[in-house]
Amino acid sequence: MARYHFEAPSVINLNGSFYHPSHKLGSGGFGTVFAMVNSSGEKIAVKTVNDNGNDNFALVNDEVTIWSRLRHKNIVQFYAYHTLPGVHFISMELAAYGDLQKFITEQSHYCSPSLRRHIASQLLEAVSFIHRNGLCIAT
Ligand SMILES: Nc1ncnc2c1ncn2[C@@H]1O[C@H](COP(=O)(O)OP(=O)(O)OP(=O)(O)O)[C@@H](O)[C@H]1O
Repeated sequence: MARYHFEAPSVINLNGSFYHPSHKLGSGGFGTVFAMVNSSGEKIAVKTVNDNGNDNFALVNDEVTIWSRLRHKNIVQFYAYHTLPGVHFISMELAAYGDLQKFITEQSHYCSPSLRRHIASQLLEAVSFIHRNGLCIAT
């Protein structure tokens, strides 16, 4: 079977849902995250994880298993996990303001003390939720 290469934006079909990549949001340890628009016009984020033959598949499975059980307003919502030959896709809620660390450091002029308190309180609520639900793994 041909391996699926997801390098340049192109329309992808994940279980009958068509996604139109809009732009690259960033890259992490496993692959690249794209902003996409689904067939209903909803903007979402899709993380692509290249199956490099190492442990990516197992690590992604662990991440998805835990994340799919997390439903909280301060945690980016997991939507679905798809696999095509050579690549895994994780679709999720689009965080409109992007990466929090970048937001805090690059937009520091907007980050008033009250906004910082608000962000810290949201983070603590999310961490507390994860602990209450026993979904924290010590490594
Ligand atoms: N749901 C999202 N909404 C908006 N931007 C996102 C979203 N997810 C990721 N990004 C952007 O893409 C970048 C890479 O995300 P990614 O999750 O791949 O890397 P990471 O956070 O370093 O995690 P890891 O390497 O552990 O997978 C982030 O830093 C952020 O800028």
